Amino acid sequence: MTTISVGMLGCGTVGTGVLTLLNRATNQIAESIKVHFNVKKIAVSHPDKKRNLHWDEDVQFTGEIENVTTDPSIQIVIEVMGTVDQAYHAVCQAINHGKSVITANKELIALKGPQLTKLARQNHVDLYYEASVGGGIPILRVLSDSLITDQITGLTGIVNGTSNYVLSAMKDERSSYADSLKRAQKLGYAEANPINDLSGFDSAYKLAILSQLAFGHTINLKQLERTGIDKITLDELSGAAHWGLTIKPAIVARKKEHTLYTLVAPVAVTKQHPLANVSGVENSVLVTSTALGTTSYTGAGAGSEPTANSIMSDLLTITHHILTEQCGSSYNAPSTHISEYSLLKLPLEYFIALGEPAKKEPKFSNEASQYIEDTFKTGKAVFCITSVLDKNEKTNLEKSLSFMFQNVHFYPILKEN
Ligand SMILES: NC(=O)C1=CN([C@@H]2O[C@H](COP(=O)(O)OP(=O)(O)OC[C@H]3O[C@@H](n4cnc5c(N)ncnc54)[C@H](OP(=O)(O)O)[C@@H]3O)[C@@H](O)[C@H]2O)C=CC1
Ligand SMILES: N[C@@H](CC=O)C(=O)O
Repeated sequence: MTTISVGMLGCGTVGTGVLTLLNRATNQIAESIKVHFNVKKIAVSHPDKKRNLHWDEDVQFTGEIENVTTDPSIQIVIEVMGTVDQAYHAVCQAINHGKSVITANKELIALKGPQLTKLARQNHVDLYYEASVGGGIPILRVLSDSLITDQITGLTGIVNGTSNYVLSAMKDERSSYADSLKRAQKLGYAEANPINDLSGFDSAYKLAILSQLAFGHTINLKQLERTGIDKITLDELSGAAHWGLTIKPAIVARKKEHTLYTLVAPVAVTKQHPLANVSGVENSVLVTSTALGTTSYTGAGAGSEPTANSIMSDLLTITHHILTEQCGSSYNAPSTHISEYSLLKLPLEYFIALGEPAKKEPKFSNEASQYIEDTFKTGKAVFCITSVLDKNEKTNLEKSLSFMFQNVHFYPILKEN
């Protein structure tokens, strides 16, 4: 039996899940690959806190990250504490001390992934981060292994479990935004700072990671078109349903020749769209590639055990590399240069939600009415869909409607990948 010593940074929702799954799989791992994982040390903020762990062996809790990242006996460090600067420093320290690293931290990988990958290669250690996108869905392995020779032309998905859970609870149970969010937090889906989930930052980080693996392109996060779910109302969700549409928190990337069109925003999908029935904490990524066509990868996008399962698969990959002396690898992330624009530059149809009219009897200007095919009135709000609008037409329509209505929201209607 070979013993591999592991250190962890963090033991919250995901960290406790890792211990549970390791405990559950101890015998299976021992029998199949003759390895025993010895979790030696775990760094946490509050080392004396009482924890309800499913872990049968001794483990030392510490308040000092260096106790883990510099311990010469530890071979693999699992970073599940979050933050960017502290996590970056800790991961660099672990790598510089010859340890392979697994992280679930999308913000860290989106912002510092290429530097960390380079550092890991220089130090002949592995860096894996399957849990950073899609929780339990093995999407990064698919992009970097299974589709490595195919040309990916489109990604459409839901990659934030919290936003999808909140919108699903609002739509299906008429639960308020605040109550739905509280439930998502209680279930361990939300980030320590849930603004990251609700304002689309978390999805943007995940789109950045997907884009590196799918297109070899590093997304400019500062210029990325990003809208959150925090302004969506219960009325808007039912207004969309009247039109046979569901509002979903989406990421989109479409490659057309040497240009990538990207978007992180709530979109409206028809009942037939594959994302329409992806509900609650579920995530889904639709990948369109030249040889394979469109394939979809769906499953639990957040939560303790689903996320820990992705970490387990990285742990087993790294263990294989340690046993065969092949460390120094990461997910394949080719590098190419393509231009990037907002998807909203392309002609699109929109579902429009118009809040309370500014005048009692709203009158559409000629310019506005020419785009509006039909309208539906529930209470004070108006909901309608447009024909295909190019960027200028959409901007003009938005301007003229905002004179007549409060809270004008445009949701792109997604039809194909
Ligand atoms: N929750 C989820 O479903 C998913 C989370 N992730 C990512 O996984 C990571 C962890 O998330 P999650 O488990 O939910 O977070 P939690 O807030 O539940 O846990 C964070 C853990 O890290 C510890 N910690 C925080 N800051 C420090 C620090 N400075 N030094 C040492 N320990 C620290 C905390 O210690 P203490 O316990 O003492 O407070 C806690 O154990 C994040 O990067 C998140 O984005 C990725 C996919 C899904
Ligand atoms: N907060 C994230 C957790 C997983 O990445 C989410 O809700 O998706």
